[in-house]
Amino acid sequence: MRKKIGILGGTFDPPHLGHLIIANEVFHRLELDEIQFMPNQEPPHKERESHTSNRDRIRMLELAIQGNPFFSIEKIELERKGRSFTYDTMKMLMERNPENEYYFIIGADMVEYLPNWHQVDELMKMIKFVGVNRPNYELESSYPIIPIEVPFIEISSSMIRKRTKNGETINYLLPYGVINYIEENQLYGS
Ligand SMILES: Nc1ncnc2c1ncn2[C@@H]1O[C@H](COP(=O)(O)OP(=O)(O)OP(=O)(O)O)[C@@H](O)[C@H]1O
Ligand SMILES: O=C(O)c1ccc[n+]([C@@H]2O[C@H](COP(=O)([O-])O)[C@@H](O)[C@H]2O)c1
Repeated sequence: MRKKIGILGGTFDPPHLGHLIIANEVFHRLELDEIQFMPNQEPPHKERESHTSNRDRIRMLELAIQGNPFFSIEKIELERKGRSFTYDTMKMLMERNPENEYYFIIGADMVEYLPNWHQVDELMKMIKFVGVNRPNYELESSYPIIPIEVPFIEISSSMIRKRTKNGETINYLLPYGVINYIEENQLYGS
């Protein structure tokens, strides 16, 4: 059966409420069958500031999505070394699951960056892109993205890493299970 799958690719270092809110909004607005959170091995466009292990990022994602039967984790990018180009990943995923229709969800910062994506024109022919608004970025593109308005959420993983390092509160910015995990495992200098 043909399924409509939303993919939220990211570094998730750590996952936060911004990720969960945009995934949930797009899931309902586009009437998708499921959302797969897809952690990258190495982001194509930025140097990782933090060297949180894949195991920790996966565990935090598991805790973040716990209880939502429509959310799961796709680990395909962790199987390959090097930079995780979405074009390579989606080619592999579509070969494995040719019956699925994929909607790749990105925040407005990534929408602005789209012209620099590897093989972006080919990628546009393979899958649909869904862009969601994010404070300080424009949700406009010459590429045919599906724009979805979500509540503006001024939370980022870098903000959470910085606050944790400085001993500031991160309460209510991410699920409690993830906050506890960060504290118990002393991530981000906590
Ligand atoms: N608050 C937010 N609002 C809208 N989109 C978001 C938000 N946070 C993350 N995203 C989107 O989720 C995807 C994965 O983001 P990522 O895991 O890199 O988190 P991040 O908060 O942007 O991280 P960092 O601060 O380390 O750059 C990207 O497409 C990003 O644009
Ligand atoms: O393939 C590319 O060229 C490319 C360039 C920038 C970002 N991406 C993907 O977009 C998703 C969000 O990126 P990030 O770094 O904000 O987590 C993630 O899955 C990245 O691998 C992909």
